[in-house]
Amino acid sequence: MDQDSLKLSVAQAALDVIQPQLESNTIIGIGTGSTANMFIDLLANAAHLFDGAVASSEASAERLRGHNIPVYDLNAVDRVAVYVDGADECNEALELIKGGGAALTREKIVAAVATEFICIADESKWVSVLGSFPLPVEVVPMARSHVAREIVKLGGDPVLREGVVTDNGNAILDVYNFPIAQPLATEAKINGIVGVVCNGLFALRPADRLLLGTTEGVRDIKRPEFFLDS
Ligand SMILES: O=C(CO)[C@H](O)[C@H](O)COP(=O)(O)O
Repeated sequence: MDQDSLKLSVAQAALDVIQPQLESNTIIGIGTGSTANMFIDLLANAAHLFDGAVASSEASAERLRGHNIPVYDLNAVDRVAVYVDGADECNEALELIKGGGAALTREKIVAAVATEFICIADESKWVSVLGSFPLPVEVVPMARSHVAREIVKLGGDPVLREGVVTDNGNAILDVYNFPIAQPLATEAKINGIVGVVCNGLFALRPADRLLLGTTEGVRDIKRPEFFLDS
């Protein structure tokens, strides 16, 4: 099976998981990227079963509208039942690196609001230690040199993502050569640098459930803490 087939398999699995829970007032959070796009396209067939969506990027909002799925401003909704999004890397604690599509800040905001976060990814994203994928950091443009110097002090090699302006008008630094042994501490430390808007580590708010597409089928990996509490 090629990577796109694996992505499609997890997009379908996510729809299968959420469809029984959909009600006429349900708002779904929608991520960004090629896997999320496949989920959006499949979700279009179930559009009559829920109210609408909040999107983590202008690109996803446009795709949703293209399927006549209503897109709400996050400030206008009380509750996001579930957030479905891809990842650039995931580990067994369901901690993630995200932001390859430069949408990390809005992704993190929608994930924070959502009751449940379902991550959909193909097996190429599965790692034992996060950090082979360069960690995206969204920065206020005037602070990018300052933030880059501070990241060098932490041991990383930050590189400006040329030509990219986020939906929030900011720049992205991609941090190379930065294996992340302690995701929680690293996420907090980078957030503490003045000028950082957000970083692509999702450890403070990991996924609750990971649908991982493998050549043997879709693995359904649940974060025990979430499923014990709910
Ligand atoms: O974080 C993201 C965008 O900011 C995406 O979820 C991540 O880059 C994975 O993308 P894809 O599904 O295309 O592999």
